[in-house]
Parts: sequence; structure tokens; C-alpha cells
Amino acid sequence: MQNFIVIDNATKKYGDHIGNFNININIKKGETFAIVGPNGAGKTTLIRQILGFIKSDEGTVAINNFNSWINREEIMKFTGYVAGEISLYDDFTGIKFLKLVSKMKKDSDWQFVEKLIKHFDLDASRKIKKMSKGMKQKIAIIAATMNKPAFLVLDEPTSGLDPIMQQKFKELINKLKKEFSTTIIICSHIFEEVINFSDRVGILKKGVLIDEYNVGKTGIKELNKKFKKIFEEEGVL
Ligand SMILES: Nc1ncnc2c1ncn2[C@@H]1O[C@H](COP(=O)(O)OP(=O)(O)OP(=O)(O)O)[C@@H](O)[C@H]1O
Repeated sequence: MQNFIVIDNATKKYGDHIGNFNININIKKGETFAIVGPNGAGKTTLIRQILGFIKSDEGTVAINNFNSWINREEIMKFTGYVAGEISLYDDFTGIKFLKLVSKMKKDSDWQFVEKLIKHFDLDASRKIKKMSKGMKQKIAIIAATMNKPAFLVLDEPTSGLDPIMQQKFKELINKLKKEFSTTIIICSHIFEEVINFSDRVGILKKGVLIDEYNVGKTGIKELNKKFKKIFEEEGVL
């Protein structure tokens, strides 16, 4: 099968060991690839390169054969993105915001939005500025997934959610994978946040992809050990 995502030697330098260096990742359609690494490892920078928000100094990223820097608008048509730092229209109610996003997205399905609001037990009638972090997170997740995107990018998506809602999030991701073959990139500094539904995981340290594993083949227990060791070496535990 052809690769849906090809990250070829992507480099973005902000300084010595700061940024990303010669990243190579291939992801097939329908696969979920997790990027795990400590704070400052370069995860968000890589996501920004992938989405064409910043230009790589070297190398290229292609999504479904579109160059992410040159064809960003084309890519955005079939891509959903939950950013690490969520910014929404504060004066809108949740519903008004979701309606606006739904109008902007070509294939959005309002019935699916209503299902998602129920699924996440969200009171979307409140103004966004009065919402908790978790509620805003739910709005961002619904906005990113309402059109069942072919490609979904998630930057620490469950950081504001309680364990029940994290489970509900996993159910949504599994549905998108199963029913719509969505290709997913998810990044986090929390191993447990991503590992259960990822097919492969890459470990990013100081901007270098130091290891890549097949989750099924290596096993979650073994991966947990490897990841803990890296965090210990970084002195963050
Ligand atoms: N625009 C920028 N200018 C200069 N340095 C930057 C810029 N953006 C990111 N950096 C630096 O690049 C490094 C990687 O940042 P990045 O946000 O990609 O890491 P991360 O792995 O996503 O971390 P976190 O888990 O804390 O979000 C950090 O040292 C950060 O300070």
C-alpha cells in the first residue's frame, strides 16, 4: 500500500538540539502514528511542519501526495486538527462556534455533531469564555472530527479530560479508524494517552526521532519500560 504521509528528512532548527533534525516517517492510510517525547522535544514543531504552518529548513512533508508547505489549503480540506493550545471564539456559545465550523467544512454532518455533543455529555449552550478547559477541549475535538476527516492531527488532545471522557475520546478515535479509515498522528508527553490506540509509536528526544516501534509487535509493557527510561535520562521523573 502507498504511504499516505511521507516525512522525508524534515528539519527545522531553532538552535543546537532545538527544533527537529532529519525526521523520516512513513505512515500508511488508516494507520495511527504516535509521537511521544518529553516537553520541548519538538513534537508541536513537527506537527506544524506536517500541517504546513511552518516551513522546514530542509526536507519535505507530503500528505496524500500534496506537499504540506505548498498545498496547505488542499490538505486542510481533508484534515482535522486539535491544537495543543486551544483558541476558540470566546464570545460565541459552543453551539454557535460549532455551527460556524460546520458551515466552513465541506463534508460536515450536523447529525454527527449532535451525536458527539451527547457522547461527550457537553453543555454546548454556554459561552466559550465561561467553559472549563475540559469543555473547550471537547469543543475542539468535535470541531476537528465533525466531517470524519481522512487525516486527523492531535496535539495532546486529552490533557484537560477526566478518565471517563478520555475513554469516550478513545471510542471516537476507534470509530473514525474503523468506519472511515482515518489516518491519525497524535503527540503527547504522556505515553498512556496515546499508546492504546496507536499502531506505531516514534520517540522524539531533543528533536531527533530516536526510535520507532510497532506497538502490536513490541507490546505495551515493553514500550512503557523504554519510554520511562528515556524520561529518566532526561531527568524529568
Ligand atoms: N518559534 C520558535 N522560536 C524559537 N524556538 C522555538 C519556537 N518554537 C518552538 N521553539 C523551541 O523548540 C523546542 C521544541 O518545542 P516544541 O513546542 O516543538 O516541543 P514539544 O515537544 O511540543 O513540547 P511540549 O510538550 O512542551 O509542547 C523548544 O525548546 C521550544 O522552546
